[in-house]
Amino acid sequence: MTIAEKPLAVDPTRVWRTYVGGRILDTVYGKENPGDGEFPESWLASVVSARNPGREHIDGEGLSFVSKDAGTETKSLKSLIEQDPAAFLGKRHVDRFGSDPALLVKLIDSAERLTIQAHPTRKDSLRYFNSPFGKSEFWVILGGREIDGQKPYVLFGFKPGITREKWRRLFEAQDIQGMIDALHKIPVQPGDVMAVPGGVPHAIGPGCFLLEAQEPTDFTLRPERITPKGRVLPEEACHLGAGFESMLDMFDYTPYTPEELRGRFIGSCPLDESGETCLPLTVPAMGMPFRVNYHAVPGKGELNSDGGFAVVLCLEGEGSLGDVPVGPYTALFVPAGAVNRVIETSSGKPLKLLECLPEAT
Ligand SMILES: O=P(O)(O)OC[C@H]1O[C@@H](O)[C@@H](O)[C@@H](O)[C@@H]1O
Repeated sequence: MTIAEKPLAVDPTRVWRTYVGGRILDTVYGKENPGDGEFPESWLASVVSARNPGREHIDGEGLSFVSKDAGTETKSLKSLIEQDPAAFLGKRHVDRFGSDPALLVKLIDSAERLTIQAHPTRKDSLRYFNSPFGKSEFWVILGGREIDGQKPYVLFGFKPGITREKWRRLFEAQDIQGMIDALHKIPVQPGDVMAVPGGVPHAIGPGCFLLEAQEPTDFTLRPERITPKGRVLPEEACHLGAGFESMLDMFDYTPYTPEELRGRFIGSCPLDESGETCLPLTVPAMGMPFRVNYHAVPGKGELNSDGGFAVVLCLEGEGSLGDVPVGPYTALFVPAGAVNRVIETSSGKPLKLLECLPEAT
């Protein structure tokens, strides 16, 4: 059996960001002395290099490696896929996207509010960054913690009355409180899901722990030039070389009421229920170029991944996927060619998994 014919456990890839966090990640990964620091994200089965201004000298930050016990010497997932894209990603996918999985999955664990930001749509990515992918995102809130008396929340979408001109004035004055007040503040709890299309302003608040599925880029536009903990961002980290006017153009100024936001962009995942479930997670506004399915398997099940590959995260339970043992926070890359896709519980409790898939081809 070749390596492209079986699910592969992938090591967590911790990535440096401008915000602080990571204590929950340290804990779920069994690290000694868990604590918050500069590596608040874990990228799962990533073939995307992080774009961290000032850290360009670090080669391949963000790339994931296949766990040793997968029995291979070539360990970067990117190099493995490039050896035989059709076997790993599926022929239909390769016909459309080449050797790019067109998907990036992350765990995010914030201990401070992230800077207010937006990501480019595909159209803007092509125009400004010569990339076929934007960075629309989909969040599944998994947990969180209270920080300085604040429960987890996110800032999301412009309130009615915010125009490009007003946003530009707030940006030029670096009126951070004004920028915060221009967005809706939405409390979040485990099981909430949110779609974040390109252009829509947002900031993950402190104390959020979530899975994010997104397009495979690291393009973030940041009008806040100093992070909440006082880190000064280089200009390049704000507009990514496109210039400040273009950065402002890439924001989506559609105003929303809180009800409209909830109705369109927010949904839920039944994390707490234990009956048999296999559920595509979605919100009314969906149309996102990737898919996330939730599985709660009480005994035995099968992952069909629509005939293609999947990035899978185990949330709860013990058992196996194919021949690979899985437990909480095991991440796997399941190649399109994987033969044994049986999910089996060994603990008597349901095995809960999130299955992330690229755009259907
Ligand atoms: O602004 P930094 O610290 O790079 O944070 C950027 C992070 O923001 C979040 O909202 C998501 O878009 C993550 O995918 C991204 O990594």
